[in-house]
Amino acid sequence: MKVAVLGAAGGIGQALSLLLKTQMPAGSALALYDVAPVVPGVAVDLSHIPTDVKVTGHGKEDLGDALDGADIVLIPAGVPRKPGMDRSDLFNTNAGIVKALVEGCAEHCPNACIGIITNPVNTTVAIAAETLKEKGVYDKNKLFGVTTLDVIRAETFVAELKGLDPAALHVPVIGGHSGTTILPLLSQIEGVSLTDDEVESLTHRIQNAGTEVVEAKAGGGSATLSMGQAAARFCLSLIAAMQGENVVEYTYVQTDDSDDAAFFAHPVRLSANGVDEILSYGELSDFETKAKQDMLEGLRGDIKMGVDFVHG
Ligand SMILES: NC(=O)C1=CN([C@@H]2O[C@H](COP(=O)(O)OP(=O)(O)OC[C@H]3O[C@@H](n4cnc5c(N)ncnc54)[C@H](O)[C@@H]3O)[C@@H](O)[C@H]2O)C=CC1
Ligand SMILES: O=C([O-])CC(=O)C(=O)O
Repeated sequence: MKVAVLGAAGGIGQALSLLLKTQMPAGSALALYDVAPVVPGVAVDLSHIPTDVKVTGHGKEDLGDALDGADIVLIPAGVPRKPGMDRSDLFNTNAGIVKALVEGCAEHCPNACIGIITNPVNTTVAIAAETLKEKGVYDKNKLFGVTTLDVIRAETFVAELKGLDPAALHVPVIGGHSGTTILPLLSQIEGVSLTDDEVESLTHRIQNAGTEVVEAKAGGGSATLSMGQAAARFCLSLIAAMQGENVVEYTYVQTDDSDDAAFFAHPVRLSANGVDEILSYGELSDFETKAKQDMLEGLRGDIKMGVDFVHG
């Protein structure tokens, strides 16, 4: 099993790579790529941790070696937000970065599963899809927007409010990954009942949790450690599925449901080939139904921006 992390010297990339070095199955390979000159050093640093995971570092001119033979590529390369910015303000810088890196994937590991972390995820996933289509290697079952951070936040915040163990909770989050497009399904948490006020304030907190971190970091970036944990969970689930386990994760994938948007986070059963089955997200409460209707147009617009970027 080979995993490549593109943007591996950054805040997310380093946290994620550490977790993968310590948790990937024995015999795996972890390739770290970044344009920052520190990346070989990050790889040497991690290589001193005594696990049977081989770490290699790859600088700016070495994307091909990082990607050759990769089964999974995770992309957190690009700039993060500062206070006062929306995720969409990152588009101008990050769109081109994602396109170029995905072109590299098309060339060097066309069969790999690709997890996009770079914001704005609602749009960068569409950019990745159109780029892969242009190269003739698009497989909708192998492209994911990583929205796991929304799920782990939702589980944390509900557990905090109700005095429960977050590890024992399961909170579905569907839709996209910005503002109101993030839609937690609080009506579906088994064994937990919430008042209307609690639903409203928890939904608001989950939707704005990224901004909570951006403001607390006061110009020093956005979530990196919790995102490292979230991306590691997603990647390890994908690896487990590739090894035959039955695993379901919420992730932003292409759907064929014209009532929603072309990409929409769903519960997805994973397999050796990426998406095995997109599962239904079940019945929504009236509050969730209205929240979904209110955000769909915005999400569709975010996706169109990605399509237009590649074809425009
Ligand atoms: N999907 C999600 O839930 C989340 C997404 N993010 C997004 O992840 C991205 C990265 O965030 P951080 O790690 O905090 O940023 P960072 O600035 O700490 O790291 C980004 C890294 O990307 C590298 N990079 C830039 N251009 C590159 C290229 N062309 N090829 C390879 N590497 C390149 C930089 O050298 C840097 O090391 C941001 O766009 C951020 O908004 C952040 C948190 C959660
Ligand atoms: O808010 C941001 O810019 C980073 C992010 O996506 C998150 O923390 O959910």
